Amino acid sequence: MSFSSLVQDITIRDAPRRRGEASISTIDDRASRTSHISRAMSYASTAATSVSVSGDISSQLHAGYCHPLARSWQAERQLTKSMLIYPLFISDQDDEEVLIPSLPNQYRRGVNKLITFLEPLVHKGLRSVVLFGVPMRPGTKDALGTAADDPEGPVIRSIQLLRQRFPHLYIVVDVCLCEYTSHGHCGILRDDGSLNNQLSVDRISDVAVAYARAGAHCVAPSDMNDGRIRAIKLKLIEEGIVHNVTLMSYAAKFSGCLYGPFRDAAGSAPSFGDRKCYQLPPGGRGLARRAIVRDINEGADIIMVKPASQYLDIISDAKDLGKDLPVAAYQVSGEFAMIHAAAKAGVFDLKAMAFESTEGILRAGATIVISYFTPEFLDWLSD
Ligand SMILES: NCc1[nH]cc(CCC(=O)O)c1CC(=O)O
Ligand SMILES: [Zn+2]
Ligand SMILES: [Zn+2]
Repeated sequence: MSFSSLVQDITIRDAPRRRGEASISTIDDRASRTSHISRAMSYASTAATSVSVSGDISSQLHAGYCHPLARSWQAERQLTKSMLIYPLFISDQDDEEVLIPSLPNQYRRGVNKLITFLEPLVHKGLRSVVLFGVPMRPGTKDALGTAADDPEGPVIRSIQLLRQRFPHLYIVVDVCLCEYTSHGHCGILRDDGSLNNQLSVDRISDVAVAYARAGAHCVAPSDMNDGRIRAIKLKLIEEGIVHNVTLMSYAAKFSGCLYGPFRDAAGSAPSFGDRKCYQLPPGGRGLARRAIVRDINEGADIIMVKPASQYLDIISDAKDLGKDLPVAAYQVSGEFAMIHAAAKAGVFDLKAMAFESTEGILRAGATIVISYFTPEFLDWLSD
């Protein structure tokens, strides 16, 4: 390789690493060219020295993988469209289509707005959605979360509509009561404000069965009440529909500050207290491992970890404990909003970070990613 072609090679390889530099030919800065040339000269002399002096090849680690394709082969698994599940907020106002202020580019939509929104995404390769119902009508919420399985409610009607219009779309439905209870907690309360486990699990398994009967391919209880995986599995067996339904457990769901935009979107913030008695403490790796093992033993078909990027060790534990189960990770509303905010502040490029964060999640062991970036990924993965 001639010296000038080496200079050319190094300058071109380095150029795209700098944000805002379109290509080397647009750079006017002479100083930058000179520094590339002097670096190239020092690379050239180092290379010559190491070959002639030692011939030691054991320290040459990155050198052989400079090509983008060779770099991509370093990953055990790479993001594909079929790994993505896109969260949708479905309002009981059928014609509503409202931007959620704290969740960039995400809307709350009524049933009548779903098809036109989803049609182009399905054509781009969208394979799966997860539905969250959002009752907006005053007077809909009560202590038992009665509206959760209302046959005329937005979730059940959406399941039926989507099954009919998009036969290849895999429909996951989040199962919880917090969107539907007057107190905003994920179950039924005792007089002292704590969750009544038996009543909550009974009610939640009824709701899961109602969604499954309506045609959901997958039910995903996010309430975190102890024993709900077993209760749902048993009820699905009893009803004779267990062979039609995947049970995805939010097995390791941590309480923390990353669900804020979701609670805005779904109107599901608790009216008093917090969820610390039923969601995991952020430091609780052992408790998460026990919850994962428990839910596998209770009949979960897929294990989910949530949030994702702050809990990569837990994703890795889930992969380890559930070797033969698919592991899902939910990159939650707060993670998504944070990436958007940082990109807006110029910290990094949005697309680059969307990929980098997802790559971390896959590297940790997930094979399913629930992500608000799904529409963008469908474009980016087509480029
Ligand atoms: N139990 C409902 C539920 N299901 C998924 C999320 C969070 C999803 C997100 O933040 O994107 C929540 C919120 C919560 O537990 O408070
Ligand atoms: Zn179509
Ligand atoms: Zn809930």
